[in-house]
Amino acid sequence: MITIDIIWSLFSTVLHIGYVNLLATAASLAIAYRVYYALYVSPLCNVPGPFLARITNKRSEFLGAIGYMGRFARNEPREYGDVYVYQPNAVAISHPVDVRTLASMRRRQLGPYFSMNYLAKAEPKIAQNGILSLKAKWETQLAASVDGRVEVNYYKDFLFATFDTIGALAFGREFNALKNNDRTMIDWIGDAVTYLGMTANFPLLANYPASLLLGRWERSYNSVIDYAKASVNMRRGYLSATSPENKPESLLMLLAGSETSSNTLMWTVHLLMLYPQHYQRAVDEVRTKFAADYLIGYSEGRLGLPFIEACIYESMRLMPVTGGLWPRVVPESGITLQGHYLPPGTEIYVNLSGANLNSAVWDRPLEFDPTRFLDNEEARRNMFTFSTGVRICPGRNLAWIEMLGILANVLKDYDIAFPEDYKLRGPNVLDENGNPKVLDSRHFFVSVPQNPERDCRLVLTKRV
Ligand code: HEM
Repeated sequence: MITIDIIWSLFSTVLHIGYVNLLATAASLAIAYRVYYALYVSPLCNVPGPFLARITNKRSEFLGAIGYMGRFARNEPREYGDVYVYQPNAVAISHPVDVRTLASMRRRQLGPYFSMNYLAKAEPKIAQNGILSLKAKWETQLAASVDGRVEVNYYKDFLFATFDTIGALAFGREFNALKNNDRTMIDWIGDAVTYLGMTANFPLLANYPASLLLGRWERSYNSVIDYAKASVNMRRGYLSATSPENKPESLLMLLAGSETSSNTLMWTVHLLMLYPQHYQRAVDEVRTKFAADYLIGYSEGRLGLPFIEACIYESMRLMPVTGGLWPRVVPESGITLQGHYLPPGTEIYVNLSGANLNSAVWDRPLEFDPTRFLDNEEARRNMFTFSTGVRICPGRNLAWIEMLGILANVLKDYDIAFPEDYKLRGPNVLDENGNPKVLDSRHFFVSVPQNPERDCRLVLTKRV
């Protein structure tokens, strides 16, 4: 009886003050509690950071969804320091020492299959699908050109080449993306990643009938998986020990193995165009050491071309394709970083971009200066684009073989320049720090220029 009375009195109160008012009051109380908790109770309340990030993780999700994660990753450490609140129960970190401390907390999984010994066997295949295929395409275009000049899109061609390479290595299949300018598979993968992202964030979307909303993305996802399975059945490739039957693994391999290396190459070439003195030095280095049309192999490049190697390091530091935020969780013991105690279970986001630009480590961090990597082991250790420790990218050796092979041979055999009508960027178009302004980028899985079709054009002529 008493229970019925209580329920009835609650019901009358609701009727009296009205549902809308009640909901508004409840929402205000919830928000007030969140704000109070974030500012005075949360174990992160003394860690600096943006106010909104303390209250809701929607802020970071929104930045991720609109491709602004990389931009914020670059700027926020300067505003909030090396440890700052990224979500209500998460911090982002960017001090090199902390990045390393955290990296030692996970075991490497795929490392052995990407060792240099293992990859040495695959080098001819890498060259065939990478630099040789690229040259074959450009030579055909040059042969058809009346003035010996062609305009190429280096973003697209590098992407096609690295994509073909990973197709041949991991799937034993010829994608022929470069030869045929064929984006089909690349688009499937883009869609599949969207599909995985959407269903991970909104699990209901994976079930019928909500799944109908994801029609195209789901179809692409299934196409990639079917293709991967068929490839595995046909033949196990050099890297097949990564068990591509596992669906996310095959996608991860394609994605992690192509756009990362190709966009790093793209940013390196872009930076060389913005800094002509470094471009000239790289060209002189390779042309004095190797004859035209000689195919420079990886070990020859690594031994003989320290400046070109340094250009890639420096571009990875300044424009890291993986410059977003990488999640970790504080273990049982808790951890103290930069004087902030972070209790067990706190999420930590490693800000690789912030670490690469950290002024405690780098002089003039926003300037492209490859010389800082010459004979400098410490500088290499402080470049975090491949991550570090046990979490370091297992595919980095493959990436190096591809990137050095393509860049060195291209600089040796072709003269490259921005087209004459290209006024968007150049050595004299400066940013607010007085450095040549790089193309604006957006960051989803890796950082990509905002309009690569339009802005990544180069005029190419055969070296004289
Ligand atoms: C310039 C090129 C590349 C960059 C900058 C890069 C960077 C990274 C980074 C930062 C991670 C995350 C590490 C972490 O969790 O801390 C990663 C993971 C990974 N990378 Fe790369 N990567 C590149 C090329 C490649 C290539 C060519 C492959 C070969 C297929 C590859 C395969 C992978 C795989 C499989 C993982 C996930 C490893 C795991 O599950 O822990 N990456 N990479």
